[in-house]
Amino acid sequence: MPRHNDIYYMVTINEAVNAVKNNISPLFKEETKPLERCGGYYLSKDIVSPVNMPPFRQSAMDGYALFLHDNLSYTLIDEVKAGDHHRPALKPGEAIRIFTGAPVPETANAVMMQEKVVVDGSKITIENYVPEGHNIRPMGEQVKTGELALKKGTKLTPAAIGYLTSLGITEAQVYKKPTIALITTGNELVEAGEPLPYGKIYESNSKMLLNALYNLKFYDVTIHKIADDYIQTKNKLETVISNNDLVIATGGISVGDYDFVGKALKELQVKEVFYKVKQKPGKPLFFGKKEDTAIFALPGNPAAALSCFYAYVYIALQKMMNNDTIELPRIKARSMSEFEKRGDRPQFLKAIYHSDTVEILEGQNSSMLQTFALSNALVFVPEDVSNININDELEVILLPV
Ligand SMILES: Nc1nc2c(c(=O)[nH]1)N[C@H]1C(S)=C(S)[C@@H](COP(=O)(O)OP(=O)(O)OC[C@H]3O[C@@H](n4cnc5c(N)ncnc54)[C@H](O)[C@@H]3O)O[C@H]1N2
Ligand code: MOO
Repeated sequence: MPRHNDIYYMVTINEAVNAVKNNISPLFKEETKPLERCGGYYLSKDIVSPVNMPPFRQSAMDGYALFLHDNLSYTLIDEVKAGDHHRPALKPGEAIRIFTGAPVPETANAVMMQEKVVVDGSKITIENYVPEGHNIRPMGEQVKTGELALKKGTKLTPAAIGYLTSLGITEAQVYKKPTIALITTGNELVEAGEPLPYGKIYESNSKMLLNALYNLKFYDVTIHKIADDYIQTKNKLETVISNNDLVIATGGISVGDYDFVGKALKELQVKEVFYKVKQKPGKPLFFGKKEDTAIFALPGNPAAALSCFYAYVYIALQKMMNNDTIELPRIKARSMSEFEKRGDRPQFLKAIYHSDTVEILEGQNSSMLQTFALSNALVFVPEDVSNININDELEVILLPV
C-alpha cells in the first residue's frame, strides 16, 4: 500500500478490501472439539466412517417385508419392529409385519407399505408387484465402513453434525477460530445499568461487536475497556496484540488530542496497511499487522464501527477460516426511496431489503444505531452517484442478522 504524507489521503474501498484480503492468511491452527461444539467450524482432517450407514438393511416404511414370489398373496409368519434383533427366516411367499427403521431379514427382498396391503388374518394381499429391494435401505447406502464420510475443509453445519453423530462420532478435528480482543476507548463511556452523569454516554460498541462476532460463530472473544489515556492504551494494545489473532479497537482513532490508538499502534510498531478510507461512514479506519496478529481500529461512532465490521473485519474473519466465500452477499434491488448523497465519498446506507426492493432508512448519521437496529442490509452508493430515485437499481449488501 502506498504511504501518503498528505493528511487528507484516503484509500478507496476496493483498495482497502484488497489490502485486507492480501494481508490475512488462513490460521490453519487445529484443535479437537466435542462435535456438538463444532458448529460453523471447518474440518482440518478427513473423517472416515467407522460404521456402515445404515448399519443393517433397514425398512423405509411401516408395512410388510416379503420374500417375493409370483403371486400377490403372502402368508404372515412373524413381526420385526425397530430395535429388534431377531432375524426370521422367510420362504418364498412368506411375509413378516415390519416397521420403519426395523432390520429387514436377509430372506426378505421387498417391503410393501401397509396402505397397499389387504390383511385377512395371516393372509395378506399386496396391491401390485414390486421389484426386489423395494422400500429397503441397503446396508451402507449412505456410507460404508472405511469410506470417506466428510472431507477436510467441510464446514460443520447442523446437518453435518447430525450426519457424523449418526456414524457414532463424538468429536472432530477442526481449524481453530481466531482469538479476538475487542477494545473500547473513551473517558465518556459508562456501563449500561449504571447512572449516567452529564457528559457521559453508555458504552455500546463492545456488546454490539461481541454479538456480531457471536452471530458469525466466533466465540473466543475478550472485552477490554480503556480510558483516553496514552499509557493505558499502549499497554493494553501491547498485551492483546501478543495474545490474540485479531484485535478490534473502537474509538480514539481520529485526529483529536485524546485519540491515542493510532499513536500507540505506531509506537508498538504495528505495520500500517491503511489508515483512512474514502467512504461514509467509517472514514478513520485503520488496518495493520504485527507479526500474525491483525489489528483493526474502527471509528468510535457506533454505526461507523458496525459498517466497518461488515465491510472489512468480516472479510478478515472469513480469510482466517479459509472460507471460500469471504464477502457478504451482494444483490441488486429496486429502490423504494429517494436519497441525496452529499460529498464525494461512496456511502453505505442502512436499509431494509424486502425481496427485490430496498428501502433506505431515515437517520444515516454514523452516531445513530436506531436505524441500524431496523436494517437487514446496507445499500452501497458509489462515488459517482449523487441522487437515488424510486425504482433505481441499487447494490444491496445483505447483512448476516
Ligand atoms: N477534525 C476531525 N474530526 C473528526 C474527523 C475528521 O476527519 N476530522 N472524523 C470524524 C469521523 S468521520 C468519525 S467516524 C469520528 C471517529 O472518531 P474516533 O474513532 O476517534 O472515535 P471517538 O472520537 O473516540 O468517538 C466517536 C463517537 O463515538 C462514541 N463512541 C466511542 N466509543 C464508543 C463506544 N464504545 N460505545 C458507544 N459510543 C462510543 C464517542 O462517544 C463519540 O461520540 O471522528 C470524527 N471527527
Ligand atoms: O466515518 Mo465517520 O463514521 O463518517 O462519522
